[in-house]
Amino acid sequence: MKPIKVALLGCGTVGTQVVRLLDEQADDLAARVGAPVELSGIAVRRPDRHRDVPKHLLTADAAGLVASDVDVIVEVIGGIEPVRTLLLDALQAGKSVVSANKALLAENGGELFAAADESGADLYFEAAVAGAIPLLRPLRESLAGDRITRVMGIVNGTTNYILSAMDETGANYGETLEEASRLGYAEADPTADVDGYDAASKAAILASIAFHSRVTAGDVYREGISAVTSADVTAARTLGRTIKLLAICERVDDSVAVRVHPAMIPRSHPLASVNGAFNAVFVEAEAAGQLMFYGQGAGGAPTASAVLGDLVAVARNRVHGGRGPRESAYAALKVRPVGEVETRYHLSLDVADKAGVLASVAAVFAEHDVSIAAVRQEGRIDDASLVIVTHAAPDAALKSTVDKVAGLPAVRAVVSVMRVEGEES
Ligand SMILES: NC(=O)C1=CN([C@@H]2O[C@H](COP(=O)(O)OP(=O)(O)OC[C@H]3O[C@@H](n4cnc5c(N)ncnc54)[C@H](O)[C@@H]3O)[C@@H](O)[C@H]2O)C=CC1
Ligand SMILES: N[C@@H](CC=O)C(=O)O
Ligand code: NA
Repeated sequence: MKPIKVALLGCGTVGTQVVRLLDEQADDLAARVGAPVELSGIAVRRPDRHRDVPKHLLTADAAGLVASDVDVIVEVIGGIEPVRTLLLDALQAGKSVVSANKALLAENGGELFAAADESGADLYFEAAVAGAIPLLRPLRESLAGDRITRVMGIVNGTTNYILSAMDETGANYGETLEEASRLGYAEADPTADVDGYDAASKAAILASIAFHSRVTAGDVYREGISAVTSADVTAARTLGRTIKLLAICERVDDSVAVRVHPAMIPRSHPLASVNGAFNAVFVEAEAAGQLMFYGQGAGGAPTASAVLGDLVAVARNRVHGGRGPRESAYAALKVRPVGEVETRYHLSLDVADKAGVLASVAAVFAEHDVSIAAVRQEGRIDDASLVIVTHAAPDAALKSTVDKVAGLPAVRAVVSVMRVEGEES
């Protein structure tokens, strides 16, 4: 049987594991595909620096490798250019593409799918969201007959690793980030992780697939974890909550709302026990009800598992005929600004311990039509702390409330402000 020839673009954390698995599982892969899967070349930036992969396969000429006699391109370089051009060229030439590149898919998914459509090639990217966890294929295929209403979860391993360490041991933010990079979880530029860009790209991909609409990274409201302080972690702990960076994609009437931000969730919530580089995603669909996907969201071998799964799928299609799913954006739902989305806030204030403070704070909430769900005041000798949790209200109203409360003469400091998720409003 004619082999399926594969070009690997990139050979870092994920790429080296792809090479290993292709070698170690060659016989099984051939049996599953129905033809041998042959690695034809590996494009890297500096071939002289890669000693652990077959030397004769290495090249610095990624464009030349893509243009050569290969059937499938596996891209694990990352970033937009030159990858966008390389993958467009490949797809236009009818070569199937497997990519782990969420930044590119979230930004340029539309044009990549269009190129794939024109030539009839496959475009698969399971590794781009939640690493090893089979999530995109269940959404694109298994749930294609249902109506998804919400997708919510932890989709960035690096920030979850940092937040878990802050919560468990009070670990230092910077050192924990370095450790996450050393373990191969973080992006080449880890600000993509800590500032929420990586999770926002993943949320855009999830929302696009779940709601059959085109959502790009720029459509996603984004806050990272760099502003999460140990005071926030302590405030959450005191209230029986923990802090997680959540990606939340919701269908609201005929629009979609997509946001990424840290949130306090109850310690009893299933997402609270998702620690380290693990990810977990809840999907709510009208007929299926609630589904939960859990597993390793980052790291070389787990990500390579998802890449190999896609490689087998596209290789099978080439051997036996058939095509993977195309882009499904027919619903074309509009993106709703975060200000109009209903959220809940937790607010912890340092206030002067004198009569009327609570009333003045409560008046600001009432003025913005934000109703208070719980309030706790703890007095000290000359000052007091006031903790407020709201009911659901438009995010813009909650933000304005916090701004105005912060300016009240009786409020000495806003110790912690954070959205609350995962409990009854
Ligand atoms: N590391 C992880 O846990 C996960 C990574 N991903 C994605 O997988 C992709 C790769 O990630 P890593 O392996 O962690 O990155 P990495 O930085 O370890 O490896 C990147 C590789 O690309 C090569 N490269 C860079 N520019 C190149 C160019 N112009 N031409 C040819 N080769 C070039 C480098 O030489 C290196 O071998 C990224 O899109 C990342 O977002 C997805 C899920 C998890
Ligand atoms: N940097 C990413 C890698 C996987 O997508 C993460 O930390 O989740
Ligand atoms: Na995945």
